[in-house]
Amino acid sequence: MFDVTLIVLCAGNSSRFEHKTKKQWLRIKDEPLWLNVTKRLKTFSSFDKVIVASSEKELNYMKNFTDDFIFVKGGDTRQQSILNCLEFVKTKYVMISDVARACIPRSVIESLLTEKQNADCIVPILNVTDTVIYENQTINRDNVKLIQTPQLSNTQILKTALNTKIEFTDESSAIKNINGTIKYVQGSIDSKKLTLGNELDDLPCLKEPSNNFFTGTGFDIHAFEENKEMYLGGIKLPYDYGFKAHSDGDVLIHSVIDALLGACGAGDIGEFFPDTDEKYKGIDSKILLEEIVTFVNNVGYEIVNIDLTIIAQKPKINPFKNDIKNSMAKLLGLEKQFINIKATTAEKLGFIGRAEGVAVQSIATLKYYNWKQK
Ligand SMILES: Nc1ccn([C@@H]2O[C@H](COP(=O)(O)OP(=O)(O)OP(=O)(O)O)[C@@H](O)[C@H]2O)c(=O)n1
Ligand SMILES: C[C@](O)(CO)[C@H](O)COP(=O)(O)O
Repeated sequence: MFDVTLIVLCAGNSSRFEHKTKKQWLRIKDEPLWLNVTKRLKTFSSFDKVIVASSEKELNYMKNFTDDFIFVKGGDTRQQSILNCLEFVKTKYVMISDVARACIPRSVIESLLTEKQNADCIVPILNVTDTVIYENQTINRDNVKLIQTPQLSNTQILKTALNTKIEFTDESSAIKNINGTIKYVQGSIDSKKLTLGNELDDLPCLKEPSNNFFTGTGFDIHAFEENKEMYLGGIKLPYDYGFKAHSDGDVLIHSVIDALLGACGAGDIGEFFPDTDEKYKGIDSKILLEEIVTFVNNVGYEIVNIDLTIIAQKPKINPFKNDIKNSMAKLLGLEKQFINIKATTAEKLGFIGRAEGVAVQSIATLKYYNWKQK
């Protein structure tokens, strides 16, 4: 039985990172950073369990990548994410790391584990080699230390320490606050935290993303409904009938959403926007597509192109093709040339041929956001 649980905190917003892709989702070859970092840390020791804190919107998607870890919904703050994960920790000790410290060396983990019985919290630190001023005064830099992660804590003491309204930026500060004991070990420059977008070159252990392309198909079909506004591709068409649906019925946008989710392996539209949820009743499908485009970018992809086939006996699509293309280009953040729209009738066959509704088939191509070339 192992007495340490590993927690990797991956539930942050990357708000200071300033890239479309969140730092935890940058691709290292074909692996998201969070998976790469967690797998790497796991090889450095034997842990009872490995817990990954994920933001709510990405939790199900993360689960698609592996069955080896426990995924826990993070909180609004780093501290709350830790508290959520601690609920699942049964061991005497817990090692907690930021996903943003991607290149932590084995030696740091070994030092932490060697010292685990010698204090309530074992913390890697770095000395400062630059001159330091505090409130305009030069201070003795030997008294200044930079605190890194992972930190190894006694689980019960950490739980007690975090059971407070005070917001701490790391575990050692919380444990110190209840007069717990702290032991410092040598940290590493390789454990630098990725915080700002221009710090990517400071993490030499990370390989660039693969050049793979990903395709996904989407298909949606909606029956007509009288006396309803008709929306197709985010524009309103001038008819007195629209589409029967829980949302505004924009069958084209729904098909594209499924193609995008398919290409990044994230399920389908119903998993993101259940049609049993009142929140989505009558909703403008443009809002749904915007949310999906943000998700696709956040989790590491760029959209390359979209190709669509609208199957409709009525209405006539050709007069609106250009408007639909412009609308979709804007929503997808693509140049118009990367969107193709084809329209066909059903040769009067079946329910589309009887002009009872419309189907849209689409295909999307994605590639990884290449953070090395930005
Ligand atoms: N609610 C939060 C906030 C942060 N973290 C994690 O805590 C670590 C340190 O946070 P930071 O580097 O600041 O990441 P972000 O919070 O994502 O960045 P920012 O503050 O720029 O939004 C990261 O691994 C981050 O994913 C977390 O799990 N839950
Ligand atoms: C925990 C930490 O990495 C120690 O240096 C740091 O405090 C995290 O700060 P952030 O503002 O959440 O990045």
